[in-house]
Amino acid sequence: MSTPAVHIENARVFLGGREILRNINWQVAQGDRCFILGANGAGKTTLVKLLMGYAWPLYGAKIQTLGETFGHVNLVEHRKRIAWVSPFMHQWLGDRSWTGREIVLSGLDGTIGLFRDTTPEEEALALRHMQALRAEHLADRTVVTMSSGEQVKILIARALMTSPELMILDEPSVYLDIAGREYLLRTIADFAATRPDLTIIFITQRIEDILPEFTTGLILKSGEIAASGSRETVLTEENLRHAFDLDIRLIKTDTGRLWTVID
Ligand SMILES: Nc1ncnc2c1ncn2[C@@H]1O[C@H](COP(=O)(O)OP(=O)(O)OP(=O)(O)O)[C@@H](O)[C@H]1O
Repeated sequence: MSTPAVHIENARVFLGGREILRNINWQVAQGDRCFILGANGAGKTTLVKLLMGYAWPLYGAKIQTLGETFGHVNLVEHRKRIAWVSPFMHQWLGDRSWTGREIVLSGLDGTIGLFRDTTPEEEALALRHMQALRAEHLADRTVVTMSSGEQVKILIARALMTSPELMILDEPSVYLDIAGREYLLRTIADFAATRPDLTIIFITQRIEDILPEFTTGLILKSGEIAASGSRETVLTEENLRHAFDLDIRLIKTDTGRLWTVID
């Protein structure tokens, strides 16, 4: 069996004196398309921070990503193999009127904004990633004038510049209206089909965001894993009622996508 993309054993995380995550034992295989679902405050972002080495577990835990064990790896270098894309990153854009092209290219330097001249090869690579995400028309637009969905696509293209092996999409559709969300989700799924080697973790609070392409998943509730495994075993009415404390019914469309009805 190949090395899992994510392997966590017995993780427990305290922040500000509060226990935020407990009993976390979780694996994601390489190339998996895995969703993380949970209500506000369930611990989704803290789990991502744990994967990125921005939050640390109590002694006794084991955290591995892409085969490297935390505590025995240079995290600054290791993080270059992992892309964390969050729409909240737009807050880091600052005052400069960066174009889509400049933001995408800056992924090469780990900055948000470009501070050097680029080579024709780098320009061609940036264009290829924007094309794969159907975002090439945004190359010369300033990012601050783009819609939230367009900004997310530029951030995904930026993340791809260093050829990550693991991509974490942290609530990418959170600011989008219905049409924008549908378009972005389809774009991500289509893009994922072109990169079977890339492990993708997709965080969301909304069941309908989880397209059938996401075949494994995890539900967090109050800092604990409430369910994990295949899409079918995780996305059940019973699990969702428990996770969200709501009387949720699921309706499945012909495409296999699930929509919630609250009675
Ligand atoms: N630095 C911190 N100090 C203290 N508590 C924190 C800190 N960061 C997060 N928390 C708390 O940990 C809990 C989990 O937060 P987290 O951001 O991981 O949840 P989430 O599932 O991502 O939520 P959301 O869907 O609202 O983004 C929350 O109760 C939050 O208030």
